Amino acid sequence: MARICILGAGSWGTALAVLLVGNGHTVTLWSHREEEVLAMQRTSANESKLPGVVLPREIRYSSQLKEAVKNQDLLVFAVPSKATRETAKKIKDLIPEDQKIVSVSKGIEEGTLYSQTQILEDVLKGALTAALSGPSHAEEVVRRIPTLVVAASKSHDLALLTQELFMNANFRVYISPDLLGVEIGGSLKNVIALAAGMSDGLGYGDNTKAALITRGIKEITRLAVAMGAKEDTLAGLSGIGDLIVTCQSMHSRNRMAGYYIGQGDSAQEAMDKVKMVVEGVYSARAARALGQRYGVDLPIIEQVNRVLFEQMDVRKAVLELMGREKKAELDHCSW
Ligand SMILES: NC(=O)C1=CN([C@@H]2O[C@H](COP(=O)(O)OP(=O)(O)OC[C@H]3O[C@@H](n4cnc5c(N)ncnc54)[C@H](OP(=O)(O)O)[C@@H]3O)[C@@H](O)[C@H]2O)C=CC1
Ligand SMILES: O=C(CO)COP(=O)(O)O
Repeated sequence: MARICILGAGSWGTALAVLLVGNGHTVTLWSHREEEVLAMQRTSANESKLPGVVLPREIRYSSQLKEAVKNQDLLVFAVPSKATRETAKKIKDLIPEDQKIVSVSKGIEEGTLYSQTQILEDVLKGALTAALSGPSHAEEVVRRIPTLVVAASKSHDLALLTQELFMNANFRVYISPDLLGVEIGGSLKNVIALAAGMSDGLGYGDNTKAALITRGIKEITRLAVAMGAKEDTLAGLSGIGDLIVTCQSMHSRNRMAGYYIGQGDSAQEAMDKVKMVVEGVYSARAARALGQRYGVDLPIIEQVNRVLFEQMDVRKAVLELMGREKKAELDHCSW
């Protein structure tokens, strides 16, 4: 059994603490807020993040990074993606150089356009990193609803270790060497989910949603492959799998934010209503910039950016998408 510290006591970090303790590991859940730690200790619950869930007594809680990350076999990074770099900097001098780290956050950093494990490797030179991703809403994982995800790492050993530590009868973990593909799939699906939510907010139907999922995965795949990822990865759990769940689920924070925007709210108003982190808003600009860097056409992602940051009316965004030049469905085809 392993000693594991989870950094970030949001809905996902907390659900994974429940899962990992259930797997028999010694788990410390770190929150950056002392009062949250005290509340979880006192009530055995994280009411604002996972309402109604009783947290097992075996979970240890800490708001002290130094004690939380000390002597851990594995660190799990579950902070919002925009907090990954600052959190990594804070633990830099507290952990061994070859610390094993699994990132479960989904997002691309604006500015550097780095994925989560690229940020970790940038700050924590020598750290061994993996990403765990796939269709896995915390609210369902914590209720032991059968869930399948993928653990990706450049290190076969770390992929295997991640699989070993996280997998149980209700949580099936595949492994993959395509770390980039898994992280791009997990991050960019959030941007498409915002579009799916906008479609719901506008009162559009299943046809529109199916079209967004289908053409959305095409965009994500085009970009990921141009960056060096494997096409198959985007047809997998951290590609189409995660895109389907996020675009359809009542639990999805990104779909819900999109819904509010479709109903007329600004991006900020929508995020305030959702209360939890809406990663797609942060990854949208990065996705657009990656498209420009790699010369890849990303029409849905482009319109999401215009709605989020350039005050474009959502209906106009849809009209423009529908009125694009006539095309063949396949990128490369001949008769
Ligand atoms: N929820 C889910 O089902 C899944 C989420 N993910 C990914 O996991 C990551 C975390 O998401 P999720 O748990 O849902 O987010 P939540 O919004 O539920 O929680 C985020 C947590 O991070 C804390 N936090 C905010 N800023 C910082 C900071 N600067 N340093 C440390 N902690 C901070 C928040 O604290 P405070 O309360 O003070 O704001 C809160 O406890 C995201 O990248 C998400 O995409 C991946 C798969 C499933
Ligand atoms: O990544 C997730 C599920 O796999 C969570 O998606 P949301 O952030 O949209 O809730």
